[in-house]
Amino acid sequence: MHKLFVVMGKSASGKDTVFRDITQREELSLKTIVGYTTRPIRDGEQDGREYFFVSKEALLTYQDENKVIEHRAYDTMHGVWDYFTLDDGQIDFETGSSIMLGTLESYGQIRRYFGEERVYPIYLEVEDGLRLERALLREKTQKKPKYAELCRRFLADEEDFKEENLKALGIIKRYDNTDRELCLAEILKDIRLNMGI
Ligand SMILES: Nc1ncnc2c1ncn2[C@@H]1O[C@H](COP(=O)(O)OP(=O)(O)OP(=O)(O)O)[C@@H](O)[C@H]1O
Repeated sequence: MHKLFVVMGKSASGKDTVFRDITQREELSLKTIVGYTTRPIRDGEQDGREYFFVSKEALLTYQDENKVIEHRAYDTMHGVWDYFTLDDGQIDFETGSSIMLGTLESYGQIRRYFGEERVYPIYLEVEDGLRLERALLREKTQKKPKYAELCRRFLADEEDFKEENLKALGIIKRYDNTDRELCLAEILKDIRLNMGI
């Protein structure tokens, strides 16, 4: 059965890293669903790879056209940043399985939209201290590090990912991303199981 895999986790839990590792496995033939955002592009990112970076005006047009599957808006230190998934033909269960990055909120909306039997959550976890270290190291490599935003996100994650929220969405399995290789092996095993391959 064709599925949609959604990679989730708190900030700096390794979503982008794990996502890249999974999608490099060509034998899985997973189609990569790229989300949309109005936040500014970060150093090292590429339009259409991590996200499609679009204007607020573009989002409003898509909303008028009823093309937005799920949408989240975050009030950051740098203004409102929108993240959304567009019904632009990328997700097609007839032609194959796909994978995307998500949040708990987007996962909930997407699960409701497509049905829970079609959507499989890949929820990453890293011990808080290690995760904060990784977040700080990553931020230091940016031309203009945004440390206050880093702290805001770290604290916001506490609320967003609380146990009752995970439970409400049926997320039981956690993928521990302390060790990249072990984590990836566990995820690949479950993806294959889900796809029946
Ligand atoms: N298993 C791992 N071991 C060591 N470092 C890791 C591991 N996974 C990710 N990292 C590093 O941790 C940092 C955060 O990872 P990544 O950017 O993939 O997280 P993210 O969940 O996508 O973050 P955000 O949601 O904040 O954008 C990166 O610098 C990445 O290289």
